[in-house]
Amino acid sequence: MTSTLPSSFSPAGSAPDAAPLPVSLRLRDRLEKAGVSFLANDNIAEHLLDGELDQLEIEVAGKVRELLRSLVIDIDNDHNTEETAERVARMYLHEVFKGRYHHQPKIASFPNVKKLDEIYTVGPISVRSACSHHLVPILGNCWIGIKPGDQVIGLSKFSRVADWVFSRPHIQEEAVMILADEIERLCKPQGLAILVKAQHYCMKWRGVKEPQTSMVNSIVRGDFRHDPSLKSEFFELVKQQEALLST
Ligand SMILES: Nc1nc2c(ncn2[C@@H]2O[C@H](COP(=O)(O)OP(=O)(O)OP(=O)(O)O)[C@@H](O)[C@H]2O)c(=O)[nH]1
Repeated sequence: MTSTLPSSFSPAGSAPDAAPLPVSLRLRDRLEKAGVSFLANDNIAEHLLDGELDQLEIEVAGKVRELLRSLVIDIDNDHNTEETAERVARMYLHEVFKGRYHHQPKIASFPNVKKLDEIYTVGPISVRSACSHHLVPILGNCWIGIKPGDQVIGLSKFSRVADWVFSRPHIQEEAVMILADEIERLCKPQGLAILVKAQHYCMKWRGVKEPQTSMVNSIVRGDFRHDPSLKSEFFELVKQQEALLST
């Protein structure tokens, strides 16, 4: 039997056939409705539903493919760039920007049973990020000083949390603040100091092309902020740790 219905007809109450919205649009809509910030250096992992990260990877790969085509690269015939779009999507979502899309690694804290209140420093911790302006690497080292409070976390966990925080597009000033917030949340120290020295490839590789320039910044909170001798002790300990590197 031949249907007499117009091809665009859809039964009452059902939505006309429409392509599903791209996952990035669904996500953005959800974040906006919840009033959640999704700046380049924000983490949005808890707002991703099951399977959405995989869908996002497919969507991003499609856009990178279009970017390569717009750059007039013959991805259909160039064996070197054939799967570049997929690699770049994987790299952004699961490696270099994983700190936006993945949850913080599990970090256990323990009670400070002996009530230790002497400061200690950890470093250098390698940090790898990308600047928000050009999305090119920021590579450097970080030192963390702690005057413990009621909780302590394992030494290796400072590297894990730093890696997670820095693996987002950033400016260095904000990266250090976000790292400080996370460490304070994890172990509520009486004092916290962080120093970061990094080279920015947007200044090294392009732009002013300064091969040696680095940016150094620090943040001091709690007792490190109120007690100048504690602050000097932190910078002195960092100097000693740096000297160890050249021996
Ligand atoms: N404060 C700060 N600046 C940064 C950081 N990373 C990159 N930048 C700078 O951000 C600036 C962006 O400058 P724009 O003038 O918007 O971009 P541009 O025209 O490409 O600038 P040039 O790099 O001078 O060529 C550059 O000067 C970068 O060196 C960072 O972590 N902190």
